[in-house]
Amino acid sequence: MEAVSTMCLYLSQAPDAALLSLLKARFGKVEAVASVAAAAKVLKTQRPAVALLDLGSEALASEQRTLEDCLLHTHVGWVALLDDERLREPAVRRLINQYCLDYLIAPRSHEQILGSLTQAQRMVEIAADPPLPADDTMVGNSDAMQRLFRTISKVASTSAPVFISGESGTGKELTALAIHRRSARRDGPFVAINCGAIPQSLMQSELFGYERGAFTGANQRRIGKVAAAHKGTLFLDEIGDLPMDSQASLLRFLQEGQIDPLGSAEPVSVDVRVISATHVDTDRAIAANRFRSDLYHRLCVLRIDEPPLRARGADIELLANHMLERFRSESSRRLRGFSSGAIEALYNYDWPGNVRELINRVRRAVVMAEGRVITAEDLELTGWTTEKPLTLAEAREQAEQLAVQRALRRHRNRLNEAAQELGVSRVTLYRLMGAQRARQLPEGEEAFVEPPPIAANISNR
Ligand SMILES: Nc1ncnc2c1ncn2[C@@H]1O[C@H](COP(=O)(O)OP(=O)(O)OP(=O)(O)O)[C@@H](O)[C@H]1O
Repeated sequence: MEAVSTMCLYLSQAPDAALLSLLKARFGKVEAVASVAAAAKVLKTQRPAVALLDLGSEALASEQRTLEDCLLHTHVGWVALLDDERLREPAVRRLINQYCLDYLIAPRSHEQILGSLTQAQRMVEIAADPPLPADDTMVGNSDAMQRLFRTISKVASTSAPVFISGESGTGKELTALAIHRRSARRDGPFVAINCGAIPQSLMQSELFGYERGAFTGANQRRIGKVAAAHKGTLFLDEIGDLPMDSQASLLRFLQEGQIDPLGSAEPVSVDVRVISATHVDTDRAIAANRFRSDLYHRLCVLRIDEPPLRARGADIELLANHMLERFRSESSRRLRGFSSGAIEALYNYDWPGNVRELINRVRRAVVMAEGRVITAEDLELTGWTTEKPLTLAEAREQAEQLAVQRALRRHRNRLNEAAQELGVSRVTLYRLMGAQRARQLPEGEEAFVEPPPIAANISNR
């Protein structure tokens, strides 16, 4: 069974360093390449889940043939980033139409790019064979999470709009789903839409739908997400990215319970509970006139603050173990768990990508681990632990020192007997003892018992 990868390929001749580190936080592993040929090389040996294709430069255009070969890897969720001018080129339009799951017109915010790639990853995951193990359990014993669970139960009993604020990957969508599942609407649909991943020009029809013939190309009537959530819950993720015209329409819907699909003569009544979420600072967005304050007050009747992973104490370890159980079957080894260094790193690291990042790191480590335990190195968190991986020479030396220590203890520091047991000369044993004194002992071992000076030993016999 082939594991579903979470790796991201980033093809750009002018890579954006800040975006690159965000991609790393989100996907765990990123291969950044500057040419189509280099991308083709990566695709020969690796299987990225998603790929960001920066088509901004002329140079890439000359490699169109190879580019198409790359795009033929249809298990990859391709997202193109390009400017208006390049989008006008028929060849580029064809490639995007044929192979990409989404395209973004530059310049775009990092959040929008990540949103689009996340959406592409989801599309790849549902197309993957076999499907991802379904898991929507919310794990958490910390005070912060226990408080969150109590809040979820309380807000589930009402139909008032809920606003969830929290960093990316903290579990806002999972919280929205938990509210829906515990509410009176649980038998109705739960419809989620990521406002940051949909081109602004399509948002209005995506949300509110249109009638047949409403505009050129509208060959069929289309039901929008709001109407699709009738009698259920509508989850509006990244609400801060909602364009102004959609903000006005959404406000009207919240006030009147009616929507106006494009081309429809009559407004349509819809019964939907709205849960919205954002990781941006809404106060700032309102102050900058990017978000309507009247809409915010309508959406934020009940507010939930999703705690970041770094504030959840021992839940970090609990979640890591939960994810290890979830992905254990993707490893060819019988993994026992995490090394003490890995646990230390899990606590020391500050998790900018929160639970999503933890999932990606654990999943990758499960696949990549070469021993029976997952180390900080497997989690790519080597810098976050005091434990450093051993070279073979160091491992040999440690084993040697341990044997010396034990023999000396058994023979109460009598060098002749210890040396005889170890099968070395007294001189060699003394050299080994000297080396040991100069070194730190391996973790968990008792301190070395200082032997008496050699002269005293001799005189004692
Ligand atoms: N407490 C938790 N227990 C188990 N899994 C969790 C928990 N919180 C989040 N997850 C998992 O972490 C991943 C990210 O969660 P989710 O998509 O809900 O985050 P989000 O805050 O909505 O992210 P974004 O802001 O990027 O949309 C999902 O796979 C989700 O199942």
